[in-house]
Amino acid sequence: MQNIVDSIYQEMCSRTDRGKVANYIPQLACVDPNQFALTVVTPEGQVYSAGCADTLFSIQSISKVFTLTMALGKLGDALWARVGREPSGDPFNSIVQLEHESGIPRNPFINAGAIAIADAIMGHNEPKESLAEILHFVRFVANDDSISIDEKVAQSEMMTGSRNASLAHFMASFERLENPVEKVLGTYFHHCSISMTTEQLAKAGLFLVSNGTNQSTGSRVVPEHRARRINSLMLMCGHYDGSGEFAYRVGLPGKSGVGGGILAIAPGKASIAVWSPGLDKIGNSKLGTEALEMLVHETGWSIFGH
Ligand SMILES: NC(=O)CC[C@H](N)C(=O)O
Repeated sequence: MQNIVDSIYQEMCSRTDRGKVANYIPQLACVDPNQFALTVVTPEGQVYSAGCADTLFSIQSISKVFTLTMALGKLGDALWARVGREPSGDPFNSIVQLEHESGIPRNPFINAGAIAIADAIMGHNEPKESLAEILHFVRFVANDDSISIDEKVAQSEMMTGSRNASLAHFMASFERLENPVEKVLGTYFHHCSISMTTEQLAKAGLFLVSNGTNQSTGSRVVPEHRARRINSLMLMCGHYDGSGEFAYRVGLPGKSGVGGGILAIAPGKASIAVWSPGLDKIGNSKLGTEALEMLVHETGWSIFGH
């Protein structure tokens, strides 16, 4: 496995078209696009890494996997009255569907859906309490208490977050949010601003590899049926309007973020985190996708076979 990971890293180093870093969040625009990291972790916790696998990056929308998991734990199936579970076929920050669907977002991974999930997690708590809870959960699944939020990124998002504010206000106009818009956005921006390394992120995905249990620590995170469903949502919706393309090329449940990270789950085989800040036109990591494409080609890990 280490040879495969190393050869993917070598290949990615030689690629010149690396996509473009997200610039609508100023703090992300300063990230050096020439960085690349790949980590594969087996269910037992064996780690294979190449590149800058201990460099922290902004996990952005990948955090939505963790908030969805928490919201399902809190609300169970009642969550589905607040958010759908169909692919959107629209950009991650699109507002058009929201009007047709009366303020109920298509799925938990587009921005509107994740904002609704943040509201659901909050109950009637303050953002600070909710964020402490989210961070606690992420640290638990990653088995790493050093994980934290990059306050600079959060402030940067807050200052340029007009689109997300529009989405939240639009949902509020349909009375879909229980908490004040500003508080929900505060929670949302901050959980998107969690920083992790590919090693931490890959470990955090382990519970989705082994039917809800992190085998390396022995802790059950979610029941088996829930892990299966989170994986299906990742496959169908995890890359926004690029989800079909990702399923075609990689064939694994995956979740991308505009920080350039992707978490991919090969059920029963491995949790994989890849990071390269340059994005394709849709906003998914360009080299990250190419690296995963290479990995499934080498390993046959696509859920659809070789
Ligand atoms: N696709 C993403 O990673 C988007 C998340 C980002 N925080 C935003 O709201 O725009």
